[in-house]
Amino acid sequence: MEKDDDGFYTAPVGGVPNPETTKPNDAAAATPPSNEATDLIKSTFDVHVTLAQQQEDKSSPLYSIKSFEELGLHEDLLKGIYDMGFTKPSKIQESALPLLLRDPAENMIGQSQSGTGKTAAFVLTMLSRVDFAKNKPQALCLAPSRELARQIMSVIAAMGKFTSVQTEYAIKDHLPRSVTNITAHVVVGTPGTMTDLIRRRVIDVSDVKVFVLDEADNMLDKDGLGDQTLRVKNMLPRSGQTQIVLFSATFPDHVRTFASKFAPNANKIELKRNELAVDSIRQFYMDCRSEEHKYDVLVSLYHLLTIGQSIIFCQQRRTADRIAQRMTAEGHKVASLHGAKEGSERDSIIDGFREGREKVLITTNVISRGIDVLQVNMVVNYDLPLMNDREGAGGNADPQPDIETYIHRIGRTGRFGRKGISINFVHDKNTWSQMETIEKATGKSITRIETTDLDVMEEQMKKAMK
Ligand SMILES: Nc1ncnc2c1ncn2[C@@H]1O[C@H](COP(=O)(O)OP(=O)(O)OP(=O)(O)O)[C@@H](O)[C@H]1O
Repeated sequence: MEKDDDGFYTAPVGGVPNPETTKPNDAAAATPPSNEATDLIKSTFDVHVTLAQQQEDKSSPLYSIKSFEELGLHEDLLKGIYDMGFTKPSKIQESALPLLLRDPAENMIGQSQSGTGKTAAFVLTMLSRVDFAKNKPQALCLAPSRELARQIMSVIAAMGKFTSVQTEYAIKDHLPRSVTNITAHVVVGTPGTMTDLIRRRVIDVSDVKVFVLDEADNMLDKDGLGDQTLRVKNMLPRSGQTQIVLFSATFPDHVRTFASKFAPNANKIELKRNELAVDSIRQFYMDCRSEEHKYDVLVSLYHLLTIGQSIIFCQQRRTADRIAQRMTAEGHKVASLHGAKEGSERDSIIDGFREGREKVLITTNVISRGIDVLQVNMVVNYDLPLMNDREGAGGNADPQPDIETYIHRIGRTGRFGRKGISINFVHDKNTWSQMETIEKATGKSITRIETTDLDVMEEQMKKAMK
């Protein structure tokens, strides 16, 4: 696989389409693909929609669409959607798109479970609002990691394949300092680099019509990227011309209030707390005797981890590196990815995983959110996620579990209605009680898997994976 000069990457086997094979093609038709197998979503949850303004016709039911045609999108965008294999909108797309595409534009705070198609909803919004004849940035999108920014870009490339959209990254070490003016219509990046480019006037924001935050609760959290994101927003035109679009699978209470200020008068689509985790992800735990035993259990799982693809989450970067080194030395093939690695190395590791060259990825919270690799059928929480410890700073004697991060981590499997399993390693009183807290908070039971008898363990796992 190669990364081209535009910074796009190819993803032949992942959930993300391959921009290299998505060249403009006038022969494509704006009709739905016949393959209904792509329509895997069976939504069992309800979304709760709160409109910022009353509908003009008070008696009309909340407007929601059942097909992409009903949105009145430009034919080139419809072609892009169908070319991606989407036959009909998912539940969040059904409810959010008619609101997102209204004129004049209205803000949106949208919540829907992991893997249910939020990206397409905001990408379509950005592409619908851009005037392709104007060579200036008109849509900005921020994500918490370079991996997610690159993934979003590949969705823009695929969905905008039949348009003349120009895109650019605002991610670290991507643009040479000599670039003084970005003329691309859509800029996707992480908040630090976006701030820098706007400050240096490399990005002229005077025509920005849409500002999207993916993983918005994390982007707005003051313990996360909140300050940096606010800095970007404060540099946007004051005229109120910019539509603000916030999406995430989670919006904890402490962020909700700020989100409502950040996106005033927004239409809101919300989930209840016990609806946050997807039903198609079955959750398990494994009893480990000690920290060291966790490693042995992981190694005994190896061949099950490689039946499909799996992601192992650790609390600290050094744990991820140490496990990867040990397993590699013992002849297993694994990759490790975390924020201390160079950007280009991170890109090639995640690309290798998307391509299926690497089956097991050992990582930290850096890719706990948003990453969409459909083949991932197992997630292991080698360490449970803890509050105030988003990428392994450590140091809290009685740490509480980070429920939101847990939900995002397990959501790397079970994408768009597919089956997936998650396994938590517990090894002492603290981790036990953390897991109980998670179980209560998510309202989903977590089932024990045997670890003393390896044959029984394997049998249980295989059954769970069916
Ligand atoms: N209407 C659709 N029909 C078929 N597949 C779809 C549709 N919408 C989205 N998908 C696919 O579903 C998968 C998950 O979508 P996406 O990554 O947007 O989820 P998400 O809601 O943003 O998840 P997360 O909360 O984890 O970021 C992707 O592989 C995407 O291509």
